[in-house]
Amino acid sequence: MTRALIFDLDGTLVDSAPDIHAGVNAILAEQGLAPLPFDTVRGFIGGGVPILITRVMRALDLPEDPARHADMAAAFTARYEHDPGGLTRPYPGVEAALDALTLPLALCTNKPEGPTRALLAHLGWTDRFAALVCGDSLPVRKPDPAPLHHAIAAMGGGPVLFVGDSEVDAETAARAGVPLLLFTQGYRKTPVTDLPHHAAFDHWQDFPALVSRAGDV
Ligand SMILES: O=C(O)COP(=O)(O)O
Ligand SMILES: [Mg+2]
Repeated sequence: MTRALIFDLDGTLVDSAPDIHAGVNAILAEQGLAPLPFDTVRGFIGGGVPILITRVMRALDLPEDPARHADMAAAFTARYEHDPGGLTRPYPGVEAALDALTLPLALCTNKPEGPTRALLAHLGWTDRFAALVCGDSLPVRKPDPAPLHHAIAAMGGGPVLFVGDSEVDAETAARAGVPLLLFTQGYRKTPVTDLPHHAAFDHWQDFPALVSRAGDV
């Protein structure tokens, strides 16, 4: 029987792209650079801040400069931690679904720990999760399976179900050998049928029943 549920955060539990977009454009403005469109930045989410900043720099044709990359990543993370949730909303039905679950819950996100904790506090969600594994908790991030393995260990061991929205989450789950429940309304770019997953769902109101059905895998 399933012993815990482990959740991705961005694009799965919350639509955080508006705040990430605002944060990216704020640091670009500080450097006198042009803003990027919302859909462009939304498409850059999923691999964590270092990959986000690499994609932003490439989109602006900035030269590859590790020191500038590090500065922009640090500036973005600090700004995001300071202002984590003004534009961020849980997806419809998330809070009712989490309230209905009786299994212990954990987070495995590529968002750094500072902004993650700030966003959880903003949402009043700090006590919902028994363990957090964030993008800077380990030397590697998803899709390396280590963060998911780490979250499973923090919950006292499996079996668990992992809930995510993206290509990164599907690869993480496959490499970790953990069943994925795929939320289809997040930041995925690949068709659902092309991503390995155990089950997919479009609406959070369907999630508790899906967990009950998937609970015996
Ligand atoms: O911050 C990101 O790029 C992605 O975060 P997530 O792992 O919660 O989707
Ligand atoms: Mg995600």
